[in-house]
Amino acid sequence: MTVQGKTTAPAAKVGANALDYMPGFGNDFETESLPGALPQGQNSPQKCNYGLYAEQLSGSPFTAPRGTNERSWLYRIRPSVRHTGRFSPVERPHWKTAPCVEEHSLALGQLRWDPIPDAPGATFLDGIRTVTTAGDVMTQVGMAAHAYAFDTSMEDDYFFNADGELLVVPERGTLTIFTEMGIMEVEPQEIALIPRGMMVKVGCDGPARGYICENYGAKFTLPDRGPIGANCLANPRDFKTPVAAYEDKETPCRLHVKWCGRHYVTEIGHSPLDVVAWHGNYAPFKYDLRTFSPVGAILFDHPDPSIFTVLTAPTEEAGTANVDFVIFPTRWMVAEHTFRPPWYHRNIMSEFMGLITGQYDAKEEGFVPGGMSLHNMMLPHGPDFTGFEKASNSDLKPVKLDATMAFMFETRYPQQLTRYAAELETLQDDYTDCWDGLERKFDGTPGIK
Ligand SMILES: O=C(O)Cc1cc(O)ccc1O
Ligand SMILES: [Fe+2]
Repeated sequence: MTVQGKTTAPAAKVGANALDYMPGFGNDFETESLPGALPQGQNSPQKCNYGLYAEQLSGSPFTAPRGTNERSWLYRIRPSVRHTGRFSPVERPHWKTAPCVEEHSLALGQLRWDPIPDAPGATFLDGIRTVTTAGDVMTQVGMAAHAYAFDTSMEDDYFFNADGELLVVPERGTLTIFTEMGIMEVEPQEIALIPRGMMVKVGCDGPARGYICENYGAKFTLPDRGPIGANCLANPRDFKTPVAAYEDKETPCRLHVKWCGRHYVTEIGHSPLDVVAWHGNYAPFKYDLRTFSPVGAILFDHPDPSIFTVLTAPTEEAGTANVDFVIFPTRWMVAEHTFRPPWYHRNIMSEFMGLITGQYDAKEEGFVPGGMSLHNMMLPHGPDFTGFEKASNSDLKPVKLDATMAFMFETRYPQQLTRYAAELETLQDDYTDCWDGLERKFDGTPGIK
């Protein structure tokens, strides 16, 4: 597929700009923002058109099996070696990386937060606040759950994260994510995936807030669907990869890097977002969560939340994810003679949850958009007292859970709390009170109590 970048009225320094997308998950795409910029029939011509440099970006080992082999060929104004100078360490105290055990005892408890405070003047990069970390970045295992708040677009600052891909989940504000491989506009109820190592800058249209899953492990992919068959859940065509777009800018810029948990910066004299054409299957994408077609219980009982998995980052152990990204979207509840909300539960996996809009059925009060909860490995949780009473006594006609979108980052690894999260003023000290009232009803005599 060849889609040429549309040239729109450029900002002063932007050589070509495009806002268009190619559909499909994991496809082999090709795109050029100037005609003839993409070599045909070979990857590495002796000389590339327009004087561009050819460069391969490998997202898997060269030798990965065909089904998981990912790489792209980028045709750029300068090779990336010219986009890096000497890296100087910088402090970025709020973006933490596993292993990071700062607040062990609090992690053994059900936790919930209201949204993090706004961060006036902050860019995306400054506005990332790590809440939990899991696993170990050095062995490419685990993840981190971050919240972000910022209101200032990155202009001359760029960055890449060598430690993992970033799954960005906006809750407030539309993001413009300008990657090496094109531009994505991402609004609340959409998500974006920035591949590991990809250079980006992030803009906003005002105060922006949301969540990020930083995945150190195998890349997010679509889950198998088993007996569900070929359709529904997240359909491949609803994933959108941007067409090529580049910035032709010869002024002082900074490239920030996170590498093995440490933060660095280097000064360069131009924009690193200078890819005029590319082809391959290692690429960013966005996805509209409202295009997820939920499949659920249509007669009785409450299924496991895995039916709502949008993306899974697998491990070598079948069905045991490094991290699953699961959503709880608008849907009909129709189950008969059933306690419809999530059941009470203890889980070997660790559950970090956020709310993008509306209300979550297990917690109608107290879990607000922009808020977060953590139910760590083997910690009991479930509907609050009010939710239990309501669901136990309601008339079970079909009910639409409307205008709602919650999500979960669920990992096989225990999630360690950062000091920031433990000391955050929005931590709800009284969260566990929500289960007060769930008293003993059993008196040894049969009958509905
Ligand atoms: O609210 C939660 O804890 C997430 C969740 C949802 C659900 O429908 C079933 C189990 C579960 O852990
Ligand atoms: Fe749960």
